[in-house]
This record gives sequence, structure tokens and C-alpha cells, in this order.
Amino acid sequence: MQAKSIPLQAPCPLHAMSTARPIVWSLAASDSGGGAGLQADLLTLHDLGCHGCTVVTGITAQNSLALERLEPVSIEMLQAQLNALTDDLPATVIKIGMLADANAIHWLINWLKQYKEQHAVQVVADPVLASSSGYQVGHDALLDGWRALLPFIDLITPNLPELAQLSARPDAPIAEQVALLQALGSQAVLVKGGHATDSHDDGLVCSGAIMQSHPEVADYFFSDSLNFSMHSKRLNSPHQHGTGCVLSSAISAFLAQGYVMEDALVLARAYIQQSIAAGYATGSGPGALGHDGWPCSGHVLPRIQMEQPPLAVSSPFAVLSSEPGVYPVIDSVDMLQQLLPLKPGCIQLRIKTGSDGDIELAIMEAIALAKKYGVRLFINDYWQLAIEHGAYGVHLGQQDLETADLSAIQAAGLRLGLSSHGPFELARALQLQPSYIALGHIFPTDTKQMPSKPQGVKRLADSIALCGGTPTVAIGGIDHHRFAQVCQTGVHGVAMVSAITRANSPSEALHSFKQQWEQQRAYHR
Ligand SMILES: Cc1ncc(COP(=O)(O)OP(=O)(O)O)c(N)n1
Ligand SMILES: Cc1ncsc1CCOP(=O)(O)O
Repeated sequence: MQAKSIPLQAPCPLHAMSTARPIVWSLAASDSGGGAGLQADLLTLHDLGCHGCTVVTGITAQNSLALERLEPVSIEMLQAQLNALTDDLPATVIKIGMLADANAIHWLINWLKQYKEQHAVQVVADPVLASSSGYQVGHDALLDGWRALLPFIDLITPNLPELAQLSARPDAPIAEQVALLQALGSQAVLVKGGHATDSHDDGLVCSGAIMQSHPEVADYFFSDSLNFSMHSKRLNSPHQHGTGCVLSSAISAFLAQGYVMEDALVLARAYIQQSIAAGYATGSGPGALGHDGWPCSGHVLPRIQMEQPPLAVSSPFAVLSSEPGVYPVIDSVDMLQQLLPLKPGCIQLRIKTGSDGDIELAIMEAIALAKKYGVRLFINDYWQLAIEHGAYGVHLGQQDLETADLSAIQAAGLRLGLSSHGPFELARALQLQPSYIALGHIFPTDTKQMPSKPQGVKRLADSIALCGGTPTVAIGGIDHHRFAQVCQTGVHGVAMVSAITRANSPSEALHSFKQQWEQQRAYHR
């Protein structure tokens, strides 16, 4: 197994932000100390490329040491603020924080019900039931109000004490407490494990024991279609006032930017990690989080755990001998024969139909031919045959991870390429330390039905930054018109199906892409 490292460019992310800022409303209370509440929400939303509007639900007198007084605003004033925003500044996402009065919650439920019937809006709620300094915001009537609000919330983000209050079952395992919230109408729940971290690896038991010395913080996500946990290194900064507000605002911002829920959660967790690291003292108590912009470094990404036992490998997969470069993805030995003399950076055999016998024959022939020309051949899906016949590498999708024997691929010294379709899958792929990560689809494609939306080059650049030293390959809808902008992101390889295989002359098309690649790489190095 070779260990030659590839010179990788550190691309400057183009940022996933455009000049048009999606609007997010924050319904929350003002924190006179500036570290939490509306103030933290606005800083976060702006930092992540959104425009924050505020609906003040209450005013607090607090500093870094204590919350001394809280005054709810009147229902009339709530209504006036919401009316003012509705016509002129409609929300993409509504973030709800501290609600200080049970009557106001019941009024809000009716209002939200109507608003959601008329507008495509997502609602993220952080049920602030007690301040971090110990001030109890609510009692039974407020809790009942929150429970009645649950069916109108797309994601609720309680910490463990808040979950215990909402479920009224503090001693039950987390999953049981969440099931109670789901029975009341919760669609998705993110339980923040930062407070009590008797962090059992199955994530399902909460003894309530405080173990602030535990090296990891874990958050647990539950929805109808997906459950997973996110694990991050515990940062022992004293300056963590407002973390819940920043997390829920960050999730709202990423949702408003068009990310699906699991991607928004992973990016928000990365943002929190970065924000805690940038925390700073304000007064003589716990200070505020820093706001350091779009997450663009892999070390802030959480470790994702979905399965029992978790997917793991003991060491990195074999590294590529050089960057992937121009990377045709083809489905026949015939096409391989046409392209190999042009020596593409890599090539992939991706056969989706045919008998087992024909497929094995094709794989054997392809491996022999690629060796003859000294071209690195990846086999899509058929990892056992790739091992058996000595391919250079294997390319797998995330669903293939459920059945593939990663240790066997690694032990055989084969390189592993993994697909990803967004930050959640990217984080999951990175923790397996593959030889490269494919990022796609970048543009609309007719070649394959995709469950996700095209990412575009801005997100491609952001993902490349998150991958750090792991080589990246862009795929999906890349043709002659789009090739240059893809190369400019600093990606290490460009995989293409139709732009090469459906060209009048596939070999001429490959030749031209190779020339452009050399020019672009020389220019951007
Ligand atoms: C380089 C490269 N990137 C992505 C894919 C897609 O692989 P996968 O997710 O396994 O989907 P199928 O190719 O099996 O449809 C790829 N093949 N190559
Ligand atoms: C296999 C695959 N995986 C993500 S997009 C894609 C198809 C890419 O094909 P094309 O280059 O023709 O758009």
C-alpha cells in the first residue's frame, strides 16, 4: 500500500452566500447583555448570509452573571410586529426562542396555524424554559403551552433538562421522552446533550448525571425517517452563554439557505464548534460565542453515528498516487478501450445492467486493460470482484456502506471513493477516511435520477474546504460549458458520464477536457 501524499490546494471557498439574503424571523426575547436571545440570533443569521427580522416576545434585564427580570410584551404588540412583517418581509424560516407568557403561546398557536396554511415556511423552536444562569422562565401553564405548540414546529431543539420538563418523564431514556413529544405532534427533535453528558454510546439513556469532564458532546436527532447522533469534541471554554440560541438560529439559517434538515444540522453543529472556539469574555460571568462565518474546516464537523455498531475503519484507505484529474465514468469495455490510450487521470467502470457472468467478465477485462495502459481504474459497486481481480480502487455510494465490507477493501489495499450529496453525507464519508470523496450532483443531470437538488459551484467550493486534505471529485451535469467554473473551485478531479460517452467522438472530448484541466490547474496552482 503506498503512502505518497498528493499536493492539495487549499481552495478559497466562494461561500454559499449570495447577495440575496433569505429572511428568517426570530421570535425571542431581548438579552440586554448581548450574548443570547434576539441579539445572538441576529448576529448568527447575518453571519450565515440571512436577513434576520425580530418579533420581540419579551425583554430581559440580564448580564453575564444573571437574568434579573423578564417582562413579556403584550399580545397586541406581538400581533403588531407579526402583521408588520407578514406583508413586507415574509419569512423563509421562523425561529422561536423564549416565549414568556402562556397566553401568548396559545395566541401564537392560532396565528402560526394560519400562517403555515398560507406560506411555505419552516419553524425551528428552542424552548428556553430556564436561563443558563438558573432563572426559571416558565411553570406548568407555559409548559402546557409549549406542548400544544409542538404540532406547528418542524424542529424543536430542547436540551436534556428542557426535554425532561416537556416530557414530564425525567428518568426515562431519551428515546422514550422524545417518543412522548412525537405523540404530541413533534415532527423532528434535536436533543442537545451538552448539559448532562452521561453520554452512553447508544445515546438512548439519560441518567441525568452531570459529567462535564466527558471528552465529547453528543446531540441526538429523531424524526419519522431518520435518527442519528452528532458527536463533537467538548470545548471547555467558559464563554458559552447563548449556545442554544446560536444553534437554533444557525439551523434556521442553513434551512433558509435551502439545505435539507440533516445537512442544516451538521453545518449548524460545525458552526457551534467554531463559535465556541471563538468565544470571548464579556462581563465577569460566562461570555458570548464568536461568530466566525461559514464553517469551512473539516475539524469542526461532527462525527455522525447512525448504526450499531458504528461504521469504522482502523486507518485511512490507501491514498491516490496523484490527484484524480479528468475522470470518465463509463459502462463498457468497448468505451474503456477507446479512452485508455488518452490516459485519463482515473476511469470508472459503472455497469448497472447485465448478467452476473457478463459483469464479472467485463470487470476482469477492464482491470487487465487498465493495467496495460497504467490508468487507475475504479470499479463501481462490485467491491468483491474489484478485490478479487485486483482493481486500483472501488467507488461506493453511501447506501452501499450498509453492505460493503470496508475492512476487506482496506486490507486488500484498494483505494476507496465515496459519494456524498451534502454536508451530512460528507461528514459521514470523511470519518471513514476514504481515498477521495465525490461531491454531487453539481448541475442537473439526465444520466441518473437524483433524490437531492443540484449543489452548484458555490456549495462545491464550500464542501471542498470542509474536506480539508481529502481529495475531492465533482460529478453531475458537468460539460464543456461548465468545466472551467468547476475547475476554479480547486476540486481535485472532475467525473463525467454523458459529456464524454455521448460526445460524437468520446476520445476527442476526453482529449479536450484533459487539455483544459492542465490549463486550469496550471493557472490555479
Ligand atoms: C466519481 C463518482 N462519483 C459519484 C458516483 C455515484 O456513485 P453512487 O452514489 O454509488 O451511485 P451510482 O453510480 O451507483 O449510481 C460515481 N459513480 N462516481
Ligand atoms: C452517477 C452520478 N452520480 C451523481 S451524478 C451522476 C451522473 C453524472 O452523469 P453526467 O456526467 O452525465 O451528468
